[in-house]
Amino acid sequence: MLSKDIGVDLGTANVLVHVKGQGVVLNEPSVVAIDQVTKQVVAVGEEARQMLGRTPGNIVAIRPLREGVIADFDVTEIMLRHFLRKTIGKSSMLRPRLMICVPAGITSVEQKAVREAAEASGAKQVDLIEEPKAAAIGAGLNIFEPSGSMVVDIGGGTTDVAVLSLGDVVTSTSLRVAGDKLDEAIIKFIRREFNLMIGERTAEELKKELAHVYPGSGNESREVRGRDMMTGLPKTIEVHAEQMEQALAEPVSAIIAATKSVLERTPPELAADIFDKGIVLTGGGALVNGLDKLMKKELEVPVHIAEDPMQCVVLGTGKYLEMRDNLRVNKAVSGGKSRRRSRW
Ligand SMILES: Nc1ncnc2c1ncn2[C@@H]1O[C@H](COP(=O)(O)OP(=O)(O)OP(=O)(O)O)[C@@H](O)[C@H]1O
Repeated sequence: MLSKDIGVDLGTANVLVHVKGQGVVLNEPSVVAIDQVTKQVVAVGEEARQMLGRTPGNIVAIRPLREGVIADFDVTEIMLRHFLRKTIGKSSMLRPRLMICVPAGITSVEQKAVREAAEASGAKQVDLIEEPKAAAIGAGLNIFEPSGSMVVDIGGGTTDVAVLSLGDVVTSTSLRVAGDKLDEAIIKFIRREFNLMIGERTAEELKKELAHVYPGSGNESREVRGRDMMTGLPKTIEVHAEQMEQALAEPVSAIIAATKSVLERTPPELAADIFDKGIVLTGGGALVNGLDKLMKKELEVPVHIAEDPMQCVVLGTGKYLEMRDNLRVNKAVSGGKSRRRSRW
């Protein structure tokens, strides 16, 4: 029977699907719009994201994964099935093998349910992979050699920091401070400083287009529209890049402190490897202007942004399926038995 390998990044902010031989075939926001009266799904993905904060009373646009955990399991399941059907249904492939990267904080019950949802969508075999492992492989790091590699994956809900060697995680931490918390920090700052309420999408735009977190680097400004909290009326203000630096200082420090704590817990030989190779940043948060430079200054270790950081996880899931097959073949040929067991 014809079968294909599919890698899925079930992310807090975005879902990406990679098909072997075809590349990334789907990249959509993790959002679902539901009619609360009929309980029908109105839209999934980009179409639903457009509705965030703009829905009439009976329709709610939900982000079912939040802060690295599944906040609404039923809706996550609907979303996963929708994206898989879209991928599997469109191609001529039958019964694919799936490797799914799930948020670090999901429980074993949720892991089982993700597997079941994927199997119900027509998968022949479903495996799960830890986020930092997938991110590191997708960033092109050779995590299987006896040498330390360090990855900091800054997604929407979580930042996963890990040191890997010989194919496994040696030291790691996962914190619920990532892209969403940066957006929240901007919302709070604008409310406090300007008495202005802005939405999540406006905050995200400011983070991507205006913010610069390396001290003294941004000199641009931008007009921002929102609702005046005193009058309740629409109002426009001007925001400067240095104010964004101030707004983001706390969550950015938390990410750097977490990275430092993992480095401090890393065995010296591996720490020396990391000092030579540098830390690799992946995930959308790696694109925050000046973050790499700031981390390098604070940690005194080279820091590189992966090529295409937002696709690292999904590319890693795809590659891992292939690598695992090769490892199995090699083990079968050498007659060796693995002593390692994956956490998943
Ligand atoms: N140019 C940019 N500058 C700053 N942040 C960005 C940029 N582009 C994307 N982001 C942020 O990256 C985050 C999404 O990253 P990504 O798609 O890697 O997360 P995810 O894999 O869905 O989340 P998680 O790993 O938590 O499950 C969002 O918060 C988004 O605002």
